[in-house]
Amino acid sequence: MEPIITVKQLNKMYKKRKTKEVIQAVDNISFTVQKGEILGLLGPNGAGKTTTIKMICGLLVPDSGEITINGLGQNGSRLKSLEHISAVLEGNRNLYWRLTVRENLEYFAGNRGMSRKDVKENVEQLLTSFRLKDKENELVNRLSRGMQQKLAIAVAMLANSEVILLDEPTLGLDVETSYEVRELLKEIVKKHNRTIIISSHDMDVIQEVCDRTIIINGGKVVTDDKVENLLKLFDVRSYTITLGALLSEKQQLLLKEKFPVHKYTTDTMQPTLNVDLYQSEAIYDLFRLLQMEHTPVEAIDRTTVNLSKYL
Ligand SMILES: Nc1ncnc2c1ncn2[C@@H]1O[C@H](COP(=O)(O)OP(=O)(O)OP(=O)(O)O)[C@@H](O)[C@H]1O
Repeated sequence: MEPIITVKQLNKMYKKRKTKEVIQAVDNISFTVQKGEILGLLGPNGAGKTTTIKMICGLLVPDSGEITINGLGQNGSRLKSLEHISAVLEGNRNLYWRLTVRENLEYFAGNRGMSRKDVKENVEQLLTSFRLKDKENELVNRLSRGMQQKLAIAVAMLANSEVILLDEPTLGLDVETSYEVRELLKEIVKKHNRTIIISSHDMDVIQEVCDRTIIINGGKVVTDDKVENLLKLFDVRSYTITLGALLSEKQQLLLKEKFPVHKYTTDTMQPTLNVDLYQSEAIYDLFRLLQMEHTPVEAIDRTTVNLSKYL
């Protein structure tokens, strides 16, 4: 199947005005996105995610490379290709701050040439599904950051574009609103057949919403794989075991030999052992080591998978 988005050998440099320092923000990046796919661009600050997104939606012109959307993009059809895209960029929420929530939705729906009836229907539906109904008459500049973000995504949905680009959709949101935005994104994915690219350094967004993730660092693609495969790859299990007795010399020596990444703490009320296991079966070796001297195990806690520590 033809991918809906093709990014080929994309490059972008910035030159700092004052110092004349040159930064290669995007360094020969290539990837494709299939129709209906939810792709995550994951990477630390300054990795090149925003620059990539801005080039895809036409806000920045690449130094070299090619972007095609639905086969459009070359031979002067770049402008036409942008009609297939809506973008919600960090810090630029594409909203009219002096209009209310409802007025913004009505304005953008009208702008899309919808009939009065369609505007009404679409706006009502978005107000409900984005849980903005009780804020419909509030001016945008009075809304919280989270509400503004939800409204910006709702406005992007109005355009009915096949491709939606979201730059850091949960950045700066509190835990609860971030969760709500993730749930909304999951709903959008389920209900509407859109192709979405999400840039984020929030692992929860990537794990919960995306099918596939490209990890970018220093402007280059580090990995490109299905989220489930990446999780398997990085699925280091980290256990904290509270012990009922001190470990013997022999046990400590064995620990060093068999579990190189561990921390044995004896200066607290109870000795604890923190171990990173690279294979799930290794937990049994650890238990054998403890049973060897009948060391009682008081509690075991497993830390959840966290990709971000590998970035
Ligand atoms: N307008 C600009 N002028 C100069 N350098 C820039 C400009 N915009 C971005 N950069 C630099 O380019 C690199 C990539 O930035 P970019 O914003 O694309 O990264 P990012 O992955 O989106 O990170 P963040 O999450 O911090 O926005 C960084 O080193 C950044 O400092």
